[in-house]
Amino acid sequence: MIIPVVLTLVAIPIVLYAIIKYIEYNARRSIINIHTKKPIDNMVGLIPSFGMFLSKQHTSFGRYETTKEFNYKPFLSFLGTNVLLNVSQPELAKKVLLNWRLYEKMKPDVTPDLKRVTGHSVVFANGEDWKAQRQIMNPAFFNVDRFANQFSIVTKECLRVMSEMLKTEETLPIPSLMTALTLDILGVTTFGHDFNYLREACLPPSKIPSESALNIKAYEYVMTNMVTVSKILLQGSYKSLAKKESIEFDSSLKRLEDLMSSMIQKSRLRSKNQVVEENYTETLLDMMVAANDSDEGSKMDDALLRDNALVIFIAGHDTTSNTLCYALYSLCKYPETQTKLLQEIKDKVGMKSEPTVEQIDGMDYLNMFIKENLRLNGPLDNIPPKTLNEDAVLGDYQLKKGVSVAINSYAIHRNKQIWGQDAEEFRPERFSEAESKGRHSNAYIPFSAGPRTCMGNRFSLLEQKIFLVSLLQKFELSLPDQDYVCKPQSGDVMYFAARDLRLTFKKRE
Ligand code: HEM
Repeated sequence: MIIPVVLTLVAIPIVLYAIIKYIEYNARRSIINIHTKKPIDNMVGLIPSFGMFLSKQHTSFGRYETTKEFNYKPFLSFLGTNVLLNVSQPELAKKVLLNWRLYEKMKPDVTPDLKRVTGHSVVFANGEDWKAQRQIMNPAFFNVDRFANQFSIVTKECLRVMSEMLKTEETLPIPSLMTALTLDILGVTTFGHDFNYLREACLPPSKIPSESALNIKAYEYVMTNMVTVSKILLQGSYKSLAKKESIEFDSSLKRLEDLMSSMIQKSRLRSKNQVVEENYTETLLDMMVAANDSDEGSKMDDALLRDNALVIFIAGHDTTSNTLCYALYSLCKYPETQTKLLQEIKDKVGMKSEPTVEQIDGMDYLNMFIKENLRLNGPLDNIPPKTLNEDAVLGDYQLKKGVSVAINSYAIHRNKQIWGQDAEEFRPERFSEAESKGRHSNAYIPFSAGPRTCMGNRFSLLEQKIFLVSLLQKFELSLPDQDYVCKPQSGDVMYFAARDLRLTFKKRE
């Protein structure tokens, strides 16, 4: 009896080891060096790749360290059993990002819930389907200057709420304020709806949560639970094994979907009845629905329209809110940047009047500051992987169909060969015209690049700029403890500012 048990115990690890080695060998054979004709050497094995994933090292930090170990050369790693070629050279990034037909967005198959949340939306669609969706959505994002007034109105409300909070608190919680600001901006500009998050931020917590509070709770539940280790391991069986969690997930997602559907209905009603208030600005959703419901072009059904509204809700606020958290932190950590920006505001806008789009466009230092912040602290530190739909050559490698390419923007943005010896330092002047000369166009890609580049790029930049100028007109910012370091928390897909970030605000005379 004892001998078979011992033999089994010895055999299991040997078989597992052999399977792993076989998978790794096959993976290496799908990436062949065109000069030596040999499989790629640089590899993070199956188990270490999974280890990186479990320790959340798969995002920025781990991959950056590994990238340096491999001297910025492409290396193979695994995402589940998917073979990933990690690249951090701007010229390779350019080839991948320009060729959207060959390099398709990797399918959101990591967990069934990720697939449900993103649905068939533009974010994960491919080929003609993606093109048709993007054609319907693009025009809504063309002229974002029309939102400048709304950005200013919500910004003013944020400054009012901050002043209110400062009556009882010495420092203010930045992440929650920036979330409320960006959500309220998204509410009015995208959905024509006031979520009231800013107003709620300065009220004492209520025993009966408001609709907005319930919606944000549902959003947070969905975002933190759509990709978990247990869901990755258990896949479809998770639902029957974790019934309580699954019910909560389903009801949270349903709440968000219902919210999106009601926004779409309201938008349709506005357009049908033509009942719009004076000075009403057509929202992103109004334009998407109108383009979709018009007689021309291919159409999204209501479920797809709702998926895309949800995707904009998700992509449109956490990204900018985290970017702003780091912008405010950087203004305090490197006070000389605050002094320079303030001087530019005095010179170009004045301390009392609301900034106009023309004035904002002429603010070079503000532009450089925002770029430097996105270079070092952009919320998406890896461009979502793209999968080859046929064999192709990329740089020195012949890749087999099915290999995915992950572009590590975090590593590109810190490469000393591109940015100089001070690459890790915060120095906005590196984006001056003189210093930018000769730099590769894909050396700076916080919003990705090529046809699939972020749709909300200009929206987010204008929103950030109006907020920063208006804030500095009113307050002087500092860190309560100058030694404090805002350590990023790496999420599954995003790079979050530390939740404990608090800053001191002094009203200007
Ligand atoms: C600082 C703010 C933001 C950053 C850094 C950012 C970055 C990105 C990145 C890296 C991608 C992936 C592109 C690719 O797959 O190659 C993306 C896609 C996207 N973003 Fe953003 N984003 C931001 C804000 C926004 C905002 C405000 C919106 C909407 C209001 C938005 C909507 C989208 C959409 C719809 C896509 C999918 C585009 C497609 O696949 O065709 N983003 N974004």
